[in-house]
Amino acid sequence: MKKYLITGCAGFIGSNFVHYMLKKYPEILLVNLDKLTYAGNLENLKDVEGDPRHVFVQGDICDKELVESLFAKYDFDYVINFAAESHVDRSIKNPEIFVQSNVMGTVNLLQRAKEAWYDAEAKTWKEGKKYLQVSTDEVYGALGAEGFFMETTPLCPHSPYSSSKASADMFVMAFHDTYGMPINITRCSNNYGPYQFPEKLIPLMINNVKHHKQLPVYGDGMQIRDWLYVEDHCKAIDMVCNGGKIGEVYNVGGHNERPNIFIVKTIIEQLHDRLKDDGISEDLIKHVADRLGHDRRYGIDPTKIKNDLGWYPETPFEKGIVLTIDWYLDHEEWMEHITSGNYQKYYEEMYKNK
Ligand SMILES: Cc1cn([C@H]2C[C@H](O)[C@@H](COP(=O)(O)OP(=O)(O)O[C@H]3O[C@H](C)C(=O)[C@H](O)[C@H]3O)O2)c(=O)[nH]c1=O
Repeated sequence: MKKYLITGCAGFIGSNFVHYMLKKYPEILLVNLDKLTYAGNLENLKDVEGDPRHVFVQGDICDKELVESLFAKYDFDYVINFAAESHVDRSIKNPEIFVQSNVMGTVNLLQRAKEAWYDAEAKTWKEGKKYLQVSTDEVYGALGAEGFFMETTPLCPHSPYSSSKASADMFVMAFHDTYGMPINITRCSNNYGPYQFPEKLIPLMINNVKHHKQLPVYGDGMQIRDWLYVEDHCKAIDMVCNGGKIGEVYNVGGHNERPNIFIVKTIIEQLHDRLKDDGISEDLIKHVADRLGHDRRYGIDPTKIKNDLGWYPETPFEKGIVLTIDWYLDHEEWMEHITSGNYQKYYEEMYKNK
């Protein structure tokens, strides 16, 4: 039975990964280390409560003793690091926490994995081990109208968030180059789907539309993101973990580029029709001040992961967005719970001068 240390899996992508893996593998152990920050939510894991294949540990990836004790207890085969501060707007306001969690946290995991997996006398790594870093296409910077990010594209991050992720990627690669650590890095495009915290574009807009609240579109709304359904991303991570060539980076994209304003209008149209509510219209859109240093376009060429591992994004956007809207309509309580308390304060703070 394979044993995984997975971090940050009370969050959006991580919790989807837990569901995906438990469905796919009858025999597996997932030890889920999560600090339960604002974006982590045990309700995301309610469905798997009581499943002996999933062990939840509340804690920080920066905590040396805690991570050491988990390696001693479980003798992991794999580490998959999902844990990260992930919201670009928050990083613009408060960069330090991004360095702490994303850079220092990654280095702590790498160090603890190395201590557990590396025999310094024999200068060999234990068989079958791997560290997988879940990263982002934002480390490559921004594209103009043409071209795609390839795995060979030089890193050129712009935001404090993407700088912290690029830095973490470089540490992962440094552990491979310096010590021969078995690693992979995956770099994904914008994920969407169930359990996403409503600070991100799609769940934020769904929630605002439902409540007839203004829809804050940054700048002209013509920035382009490449949307990837989260379950497709989870499948890619599993494939890279179990079949990716050691030391390689794999880009994981939806091959599905859309301008932000298209996404917002799609959500308005869908919810208008579904809820038969004439209060839902494009009048809700409000163009607000642009994000500082806003990257204009991201786009990924997923050829390498397709050729090497046979992965491709199976869910077309037209299907994924319907599944996603259905999920949020069916999980009103989840949304109400998550948007109560501190969320209101965050929202007012973040959007007050826009
Ligand atoms: C919240 C919000 C966003 N936007 C725009 C800003 C972006 O151009 C686009 C998506 O924004 P969001 O913050 O949802 O995601 P990105 O900044 O593209 O980054 C996301 O995708 C990458 C891959 C990660 O690695 C990040 O962790 C993840 O947060 O919508 C608006 O126009 N209005 C809004 O209220």
